[in-house]
Amino acid sequence: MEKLLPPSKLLPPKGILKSDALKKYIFETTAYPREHEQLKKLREATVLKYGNLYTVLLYDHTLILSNNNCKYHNVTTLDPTKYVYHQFKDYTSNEKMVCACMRRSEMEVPVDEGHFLSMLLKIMNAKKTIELGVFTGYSLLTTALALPHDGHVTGIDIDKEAYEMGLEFIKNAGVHHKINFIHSDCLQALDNMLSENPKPEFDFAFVDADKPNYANMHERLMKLVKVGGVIAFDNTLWSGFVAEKEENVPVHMRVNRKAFLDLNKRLAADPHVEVSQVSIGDGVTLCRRLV
Ligand SMILES: C[S@@+](CC[C@H](N)C(=O)[O-])C[C@H]1O[C@@H](n2cnc3c(N)ncnc32)[C@H](O)[C@@H]1O
Repeated sequence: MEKLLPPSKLLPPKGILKSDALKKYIFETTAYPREHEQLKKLREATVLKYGNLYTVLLYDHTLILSNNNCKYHNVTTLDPTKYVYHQFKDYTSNEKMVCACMRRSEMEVPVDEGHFLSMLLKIMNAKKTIELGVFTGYSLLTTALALPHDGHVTGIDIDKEAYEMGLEFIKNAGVHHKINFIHSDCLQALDNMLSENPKPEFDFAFVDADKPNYANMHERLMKLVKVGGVIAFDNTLWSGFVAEKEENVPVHMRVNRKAFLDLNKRLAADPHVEVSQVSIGDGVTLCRRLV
């Protein structure tokens, strides 16, 4: 296990833009003023519910303890404002034990990326889309607002509670009729779709679920998205860590960094798709299906 680290090292700034001043400029000039009222309310409600610092202890990349989920009966609370390792002295000798901090609210796509996705869907005249990884629904509501009245988005997530938290804002925005939420593991749901109706029917897919499975999702989506349609993968620049040496990457972020290094290489070499790496948010890779 790493030596004691301050929370700032355990929680690096999200996204690839490293200038706070430029971030502020972009958000205040074009992003916030044009954010739909219900998206703004959803973002604020998400921060209220999921914006606390969330501490996790991982053993060999498997979650064994978090603020909400204590598996060690002698530890009942975690104070994420302290240097968390102090509380796990017994386990610190084990290299597979890793501590991490996150704010779950930071999982939603940032406002400028939302505008980008919305414009892309409109330029494409997308009508039928699919989203893997919904959380409280920021990108889902963005998509539903961008689609025409008879458009349709299928959202898949294992976390029904988070989706239900955001439902109020989706309903207030008047676009609930465009959404079909499937409470399931993504790969399971995609496999079900492929066995029930193995026809490419989607114009667009947004992938924002568990990162090590993106390659498996890509394989399935290439059969479900139409030729000429687009698969967009979120977080492909992984806070910029894809360009860093492994020793400079927080331990808990290394598995996903490796997954993105492999995925980015694979997509760049895939003759079945045209690829564009977009440097927005945390990095978005667009793959247009060619064959
Ligand atoms: C980064 S968040 C999605 C954020 C969302 N796109 C937004 O803009 O608010 C990732 C979501 O993927 C879900 N997830 C992770 N692994 C999954 C899996 N194997 N199957 C389905 N959902 C999964 C999590 O429950 C979480 O809600």
